[in-house]
Amino acid sequence: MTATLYRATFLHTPESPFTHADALRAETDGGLLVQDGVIRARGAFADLRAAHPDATVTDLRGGLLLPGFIDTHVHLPQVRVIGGLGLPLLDWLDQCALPEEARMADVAYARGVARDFTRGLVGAGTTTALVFGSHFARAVDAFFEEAAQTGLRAVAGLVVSDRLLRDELHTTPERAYAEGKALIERWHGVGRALYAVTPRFSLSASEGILDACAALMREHPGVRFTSHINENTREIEVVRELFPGARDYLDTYERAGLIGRHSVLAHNVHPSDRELGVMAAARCAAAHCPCSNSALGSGFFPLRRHLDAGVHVALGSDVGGGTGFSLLKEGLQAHFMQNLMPGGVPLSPAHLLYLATRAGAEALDLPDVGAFEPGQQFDAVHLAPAPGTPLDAVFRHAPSPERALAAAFATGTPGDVAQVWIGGQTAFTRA
Ligand SMILES: Nc1nc2[nH]cnc2c(=O)[nH]1
Ligand SMILES: [Zn+2]
Repeated sequence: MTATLYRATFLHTPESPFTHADALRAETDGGLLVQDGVIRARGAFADLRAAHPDATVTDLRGGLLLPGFIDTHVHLPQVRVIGGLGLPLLDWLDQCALPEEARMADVAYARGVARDFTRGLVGAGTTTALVFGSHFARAVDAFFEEAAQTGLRAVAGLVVSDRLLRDELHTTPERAYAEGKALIERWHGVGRALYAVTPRFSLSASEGILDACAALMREHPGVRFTSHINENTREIEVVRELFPGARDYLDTYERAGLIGRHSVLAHNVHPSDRELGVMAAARCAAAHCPCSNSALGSGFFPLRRHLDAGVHVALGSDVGGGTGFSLLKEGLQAHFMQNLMPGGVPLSPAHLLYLATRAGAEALDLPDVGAFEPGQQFDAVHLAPAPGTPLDAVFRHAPSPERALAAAFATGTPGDVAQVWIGGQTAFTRA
């Protein structure tokens, strides 16, 4: 196949700005040479053009080209209940999320939800997502089918619980194990899909079901693990009562053998130092979901303590506790919250881009995505605001790509996403 040479102003963060100075790489009239979905060369457009005169040029000047966004925490069954603002977590679950999640028992309904959800993700520029699936195995199948159709890199699994939700959403350890195993065999490593073992949270999980999850992890090396932790103070109290022998919330997962390099825990707004130390040593990542933390009043994410402890952090939208699929908005909200909280971490545009892209790849242990390095997959989002919009005005007059990037986080929306590529193939084009 002939190579394509993308001509654009592009930015990426192959290394972490939290640990590397000058981590933001920008090229104003840049070129990315892509063949068979893989980035083969990167540099100034003029140099790449001279070296590859036969490549087909795709001209993306006038906007910004970024690595596709990586959402490390988002709920499939909640796309249609975005907007339940103002309730604390446990009330929001009862009143907003769980009634809708029960509707996923109807596979035709689940298919429609999977379509809305996948379109929402890709239309916002997300190319990889760690997805909380459904409590119903057939809905999880419907999601993986839909993700394969659109090209989305999906890491997802059956959500399992056996107490304190509502009867329709409860399973048993035996059934959780059997359905999980069948889904792993059907989907893990098939195309772009990976499986994630997903107990909802310790509040709704017995030790027996956590052990069933651990058995799946042991027997299928490479599957990922995800759950919630330390989101809300009332939730934490209930977990403490339910697990009197556990040292803290993390210990409920740790004792079962669920914490390691392939574990991503959402929220962690109220961690202890012990929990942060164990997460760092195990290389277990935190998915920070700032819009959700704001909407549900969960609290301020202690980013400084995570960084000081050495815990890896990426971003999640947490739709539908969160307010939408845009990781631009999550980056902005993370920036606001760090700005407002005592001891917050000042976040530059480079930090925001890293958190929305390569940090997610790192959390998910996916070396082939998240930046524009030669050898990586061409997963990209082209931000090209409509003429006459404020973002367009900023882009036209920005003195540097970094300033344009800052404006993209400050005021960009999914409406500014013109095109999205996953593995070199177009996954979304704005109408
Ligand atoms: N934000 C959020 N937290 C949870 N904890 C358990 N389930 C959920 C959920 O659906 N959303
Ligand atoms: Zn969540």
